[in-house]
Amino acid sequence: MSLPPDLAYTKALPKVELHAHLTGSISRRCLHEIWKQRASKDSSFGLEDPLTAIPKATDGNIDVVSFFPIFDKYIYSLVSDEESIRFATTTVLEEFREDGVRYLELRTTPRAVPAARISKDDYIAIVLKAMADFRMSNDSLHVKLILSIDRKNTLDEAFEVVQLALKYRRLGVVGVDLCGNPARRPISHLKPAFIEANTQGLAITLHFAEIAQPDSDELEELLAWNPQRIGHVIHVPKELRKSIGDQRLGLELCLSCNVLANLSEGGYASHHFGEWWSAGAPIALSTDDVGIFESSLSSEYLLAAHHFNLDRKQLLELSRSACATIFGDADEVKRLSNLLDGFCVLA
Ligand SMILES: CNc1ncnc2c1ncn2[C@@H]1O[C@H](COP(=O)(O)O)[C@@H](O)[C@H]1O
Repeated sequence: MSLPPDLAYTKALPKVELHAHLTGSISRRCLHEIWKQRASKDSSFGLEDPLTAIPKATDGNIDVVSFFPIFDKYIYSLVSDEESIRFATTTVLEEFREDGVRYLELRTTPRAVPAARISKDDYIAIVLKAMADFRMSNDSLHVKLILSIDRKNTLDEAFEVVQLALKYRRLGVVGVDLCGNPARRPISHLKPAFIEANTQGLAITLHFAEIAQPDSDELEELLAWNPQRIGHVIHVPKELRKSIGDQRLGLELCLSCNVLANLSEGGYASHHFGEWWSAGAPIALSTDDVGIFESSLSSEYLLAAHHFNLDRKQLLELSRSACATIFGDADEVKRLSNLLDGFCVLA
């Protein structure tokens, strides 16, 4: 019988992270570093220290209402010049690598910072340059980028995101995402942008059923946009669960985010991970916003092991299941499969 999984095991396990928002993945320590740098250079810099400004999720101080303003009212103001965007991106990549992530699809919403003369295009170029520089210095973590369309975007803004994704495809952009406050409805106006992304061969992932819906119209509409993966997948009526299972959609499931922000009910043991795992669905266990929820991917694997009785072999299978749903090419799948085979022999 194998030893029960521990953090040393889940950290060493080669892992794939497919649902991580760049700005939400910036650790408090990194944000504090940026704040110190900026305050030291500019005596009129008026932002509060992130260590006090950002509520701690582990203290039970974050819910779906208080969550989104953390970005709009604070982090976007702090990480708002080329140097801080580059430093934050590099630090996020280093932290995923240190946690044993071997393939990462990071996602971010193109964002202009007029005060720093940064356009949305410049922002994506800065992030991609940081990714390329990171890759030059270390090859153990491969990174791709997904561009997010926010539910609050107009159709023109959504098309701009798709155009940027196409422009930068050769530098590592693999798909588009729908994110943002799930209470913002309707989202039908964004459909043509996703149809265009689909037609142009970009992969699609959608935040799906994060909050309870009055009916299943929105969820049916989202499924008709032809996503390859869907994220969170919390409040899904029974009839749609069957269709999602039949289509073998990749499920990006986030334990700590859902539990700590009270998106799901009943704590870890009641999380819908258990149901989809038993059903044999392709799952990519993910962190969502590790900077806010402060649970690394290796901790999420350990939580899955504790609450759903998974042994070491099953955690390895869980990691394999995420590999099967990446937007990267067949070479990446092969590389990951070799890494997991090698780990299997060592473990
Ligand atoms: C509860 N989970 C979530 N649900 C929906 N959208 C989320 C999210 N977590 C993060 N974001 C989206 O990602 C942006 C921050 O990263 P980027 O600036 O794009 O890198 C947030 O503004 C929000 O729109």
